[in-house]
Amino acid sequence: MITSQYVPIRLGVIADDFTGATDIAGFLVQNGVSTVQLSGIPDAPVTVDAQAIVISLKIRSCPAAQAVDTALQAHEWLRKAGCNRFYFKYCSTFDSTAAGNIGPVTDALLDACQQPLAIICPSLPVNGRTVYQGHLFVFDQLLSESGMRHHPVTPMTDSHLGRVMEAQARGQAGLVSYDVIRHGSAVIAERLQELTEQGKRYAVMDTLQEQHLLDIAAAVIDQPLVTGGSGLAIGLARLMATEDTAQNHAAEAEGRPAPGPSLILSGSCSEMTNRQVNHYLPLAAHRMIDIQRCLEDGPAYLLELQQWSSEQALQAYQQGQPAPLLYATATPDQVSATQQAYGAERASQAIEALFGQLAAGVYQQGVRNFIIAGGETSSSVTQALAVNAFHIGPQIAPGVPWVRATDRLLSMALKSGNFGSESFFSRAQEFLQ
Ligand SMILES: Nc1ncnc2c1ncn2[C@@H]1O[C@H](COP(=O)(O)OP(=O)(O)O)[C@@H](O)[C@H]1O
Ligand SMILES: O=C(O)[C@@H](O)C(=O)COP(=O)(O)O
Repeated sequence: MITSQYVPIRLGVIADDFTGATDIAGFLVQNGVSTVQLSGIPDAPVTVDAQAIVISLKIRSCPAAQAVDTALQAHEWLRKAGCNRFYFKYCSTFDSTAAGNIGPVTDALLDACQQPLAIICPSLPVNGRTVYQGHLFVFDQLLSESGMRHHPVTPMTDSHLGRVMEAQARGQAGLVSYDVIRHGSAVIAERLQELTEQGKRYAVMDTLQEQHLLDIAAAVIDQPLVTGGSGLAIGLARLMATEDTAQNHAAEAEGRPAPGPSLILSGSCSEMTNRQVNHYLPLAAHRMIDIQRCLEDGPAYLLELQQWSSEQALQAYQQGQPAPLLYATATPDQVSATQQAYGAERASQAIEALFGQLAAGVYQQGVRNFIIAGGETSSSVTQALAVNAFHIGPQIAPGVPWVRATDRLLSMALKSGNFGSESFFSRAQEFLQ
C-alpha cells in the first residue's frame, strides 16, 4: 500500500537526544505539519493539538536497558495521546555505542508495534549525509573516516550500517539499494516486502538525494514504525501536510526568540563546532572550561563561571554586542588527553552537569536565550532548565530551528555538533534583533 490519504495520521516521534528532536521538529514544521516538542515523557496525559508530537529523550549513550525502557514508555505515552504512527529518530551519523542503543531500541519498538521489519534511514542529504550500498557518508567521506571516528562518547568506526545494526540488535539486516530506490515508491515497497519474507528485521535504505526520501516515505507511510534521521520526516511531512500554510506561519511565529540577554554554551567537540568556536572567538567575550577545575573545584568553579556568564550576557545585551561564549570544545588530541587523565565517562558527565547547572543559575539571573552546541550538552541544559514543551520557530540552518518554551520567556537554539556553517553562532543571533 503506497498512500493513506484518507486516514488522518498522527505522528509520534521518539528522539534519542534533544538536538535530534529539534532537528526533526523543525523539518516537520517547515514542511507543513503542526508539531509540538516535549522535553521527556510528561508525568500525566496532556492534550496536544498538533499533527505531530516529538518527545525529546536523552537515551543515546546511556545503558541499553535504560534506553529501551524509556523509549517504550515514550511509545506508550504517544499511543495514549492518539498517535498512530511512530518514528524513532536517531542521529544522521548513526551515533551509538558498541552496545546500542539504536539496535536494542529498534527491536523493542518493533515488538511494541508488532511489526516484522523496520527501515534504517539516517540520510539527510541537505547536510551531506547519504547512504550508498549500505555505507553511510558524511559529505565525501565514509562515516568511519569522518570526524565522527573521534567522537568523545560515540566514536563511529564502521560505516556499514547493516553490520553496525547486526552487532547491536537481535536480527539480520538487508539492503534496499540505490538500484531499487531510483525506481520509486512502488518498487521500494515490493523490495521491503521481499526482505520481510526473507526474515530480515532491518532494511538499510540507500539514499542519495531528497527525492529518494520522498519516495521512501511514500512506500512506508502505512507502516506503524519507521526509524531514521530527520530527513525521512521531510517526506512524511509532505504526505501529511495540511494546506493551511497561514496557520503554519503563525505557529512558526510563536517559536521566534525575543531579544534579551543571551549566552552560547558549546560542549560539542565535532570538527564543525571546533571551526565555529574558532570563528567566534575574535568576535565576543569567551572563556574555555578548565576541566581539571570542573572535576576538582566543583561548586566554587561553577559559581565563578556563572557569575562571569551572566555579567557578560547582560553587558553584551545592554551594549548591543554579540553574546558571550563558554566552551569545552576541544580538538581530538585535547579530548583524548583529558579522557586519559580523568576517564572518558567521568569527564563528559562532569562537563555536561556543569553546563546544565550553570544554565539553570544564569537563567535565574536574567539570561533568556541559549545557543547550545552538542546533543548531549543540549539535553543536559534543557533538562536542567526544566522546560516541558517548545514551540518550533524559524530554522537558523538546516536541522537547527530556534525553539521557545511554551510556558515562559526562554528560547533555545540546540545545535547538533556537526550542523551549521562556520558563522552559526553569529547567524543565530540575527534572529534576536
Ligand atoms: N574537552 C573535552 N574533553 C572531553 N570530553 C568533552 C570535552 N568537551 C566536551 N566533552 C564531552 O563530549 C560530549 C560531546 O557530546 P555532544 O554534546 O553530544 O556533542 P555532539 O553533538 O558533537 O555529539 C559531551 O558529553 C561533552 O561533555
Ligand atoms: O540527525 C542528526 O544529525 C541530528 O539531529 C542529531 O541527532 C545530532 O546529534 P549530535 O551531533 O549529538 O548533536
